[in-house]
Amino acid sequence: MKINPFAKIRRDLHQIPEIGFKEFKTQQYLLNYITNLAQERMEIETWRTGIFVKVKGMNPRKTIGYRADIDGLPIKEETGLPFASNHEEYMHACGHDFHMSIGLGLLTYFTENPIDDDLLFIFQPAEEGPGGAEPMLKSETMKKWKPDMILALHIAPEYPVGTIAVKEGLLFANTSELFIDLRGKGGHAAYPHETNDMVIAACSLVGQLQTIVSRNVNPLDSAVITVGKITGGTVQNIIAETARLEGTIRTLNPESMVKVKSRIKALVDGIQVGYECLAEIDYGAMYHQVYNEERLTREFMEFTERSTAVRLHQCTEAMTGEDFGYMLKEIPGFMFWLGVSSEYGLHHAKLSPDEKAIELAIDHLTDYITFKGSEA
Ligand SMILES: CC(=O)N[C@@H](CCC[C@H](N)C(=O)O)C(=O)O
Repeated sequence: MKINPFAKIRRDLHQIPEIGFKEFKTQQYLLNYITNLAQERMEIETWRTGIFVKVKGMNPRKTIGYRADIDGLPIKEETGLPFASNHEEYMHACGHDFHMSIGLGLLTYFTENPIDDDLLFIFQPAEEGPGGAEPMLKSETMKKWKPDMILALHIAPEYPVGTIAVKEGLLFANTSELFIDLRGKGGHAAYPHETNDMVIAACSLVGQLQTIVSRNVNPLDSAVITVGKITGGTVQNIIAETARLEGTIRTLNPESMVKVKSRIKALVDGIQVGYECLAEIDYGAMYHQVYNEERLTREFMEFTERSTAVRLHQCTEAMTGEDFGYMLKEIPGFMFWLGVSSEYGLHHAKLSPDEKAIELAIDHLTDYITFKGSEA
């Protein structure tokens, strides 16, 4: 069976996942591809491991932006696919290989079929952390080429191929990473009374953190606190002197983020007193909510409804985060979910999106951008 050229590109990229700001091979792969396209209407600038590509229109009145994130995750792939990751501990488990190949599909089409307006393709590093969108937005290139509207997509394993799910207004949550370091007094496993055990303190803290959502956040609001990783101690018969919790906070409402953080501080203060230890909180990267501009989103939804190739689904908000929210804070536009029918979800080692979605997305977005880029 002949494989679609952009599915082939997706498979190449799938094999070389790299984490935030280390996307060196990915950037090189993208640059090799982009510099082999017709260059007459194109200008390329790199920013750290990211890339900006401007395609000049024939009669430009505005610039339309498309953003694709390019980083992978520290997950050991378990798909068993013949084109599985070659980078042992990393995987494109959030679909950024799809986002990039769709971006290259659009770029290829518009270099061959220029429209009136200018286009800006943004291949952005570090979406999973620590965040590339906000600093890229402040870059000199962005100041010079800032688009008038911008769009991005995210794969959605839970929706069937052929679905475009979107809503006006709030789409994704406000997020903040969470790192808590605990330091007590280690010692011999047989003499617990002479120590302050940080494994016990960490376990207690994880349980207490879960009471914030159930007891401090208004039940009609939504929030999530997930502790995704705990480390502590050295071996089985030494009481742990240190422990570290790594997690993430999500809230639909920016005010709830402030409240959640003040409760975390209070509970951590309590742990310090109760377990006679020192604790340090670091909030790492924070992402602004993804808020879809109403007029453009509604227009895109109406456009999608007219398509016979894809189905529009009006979705609800999700507790996922996306640093594309920073771009939407400054530039009108929207993000949407692209159905990819995978039994396993985002951030799962067996995520296996259906590649038919790549061609559907390229076709739908070339039509949409052509329509937007030719309006008076
Ligand atoms: C779409 C998606 O899965 N995005 C990530 C963004 C992570 C932000 C940051 N590292 C954090 O964990 O808060 C997500 O986990 O939602």
